[in-house]
Amino acid sequence: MTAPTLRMTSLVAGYIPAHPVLRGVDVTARAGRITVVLGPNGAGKSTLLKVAAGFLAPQQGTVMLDGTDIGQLPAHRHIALGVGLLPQGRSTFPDLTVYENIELGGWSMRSDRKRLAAAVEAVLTRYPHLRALCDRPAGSLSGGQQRAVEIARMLVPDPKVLLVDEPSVGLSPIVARQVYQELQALKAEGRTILLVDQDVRAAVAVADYVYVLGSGRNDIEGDRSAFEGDLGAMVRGWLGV
Ligand SMILES: Nc1ncnc2c1ncn2[C@@H]1O[C@H](COP(=O)(O)OP(=O)(O)OP(=O)(O)O)[C@@H](O)[C@H]1O
Repeated sequence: MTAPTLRMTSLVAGYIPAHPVLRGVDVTARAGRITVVLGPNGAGKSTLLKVAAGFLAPQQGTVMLDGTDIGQLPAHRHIALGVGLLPQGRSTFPDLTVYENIELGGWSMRSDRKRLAAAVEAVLTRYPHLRALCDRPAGSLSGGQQRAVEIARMLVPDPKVLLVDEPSVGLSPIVARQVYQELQALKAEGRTILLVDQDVRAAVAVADYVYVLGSGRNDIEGDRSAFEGDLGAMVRGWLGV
């Protein structure tokens, strides 16, 4: 798999034009690597992912997927170009079955039922434990199982760039570890991963490169080794974790 590099440059973005949340942020998620963005609550991490996913257009700056600026394209075009989002918090539809929830990940293929069924089948082959749960309402599953459904749903269009927002919140330590192992497996397939996290320790452990945002601006950055030593202790202290 040849995954692209996602390069966001001089990003200004937010919800109220006069008060942008991101005020000139530069973040690059290199092809086939796990790039982690840390920062305190409200620093703008989720906003950054919303821009990368096409849910929020930047006021200024560029979002380059290799040589193409996707910054002003809507979310469905980002999906078509191979960018997938695992949003923060629970995002399954509790009354729909597990199968129906996973199928929603292939919304863009809905006019081609055969292709959609094959894409869902490929994901169920990857996660055989979900096959046995296919007819269950998603709301009846454990938190960890629902997270697996959300990951499966994201993978239906086979995205090459994964945007992952605080994937372990609310999960037990064992399930959280499985989620980070899965991110490493997805990286081993050559996918580009941009991970936003509050769990500094777990995120740094899987990171190739780490950015820290502080109130809408770049603060410090470096490769994982820089964050495993004293710098890591400093960031953890700063974040209060
Ligand atoms: N939909 C929205 N409308 C208006 N303001 C918003 C919206 N979403 C987020 N904000 C504001 O934007 C700022 C940055 O939020 P964001 O969610 O990007 O931060 P974060 O770093 O991801 O923090 P957290 O870890 O708490 O999710 C916050 O002040 C937040 O209140």
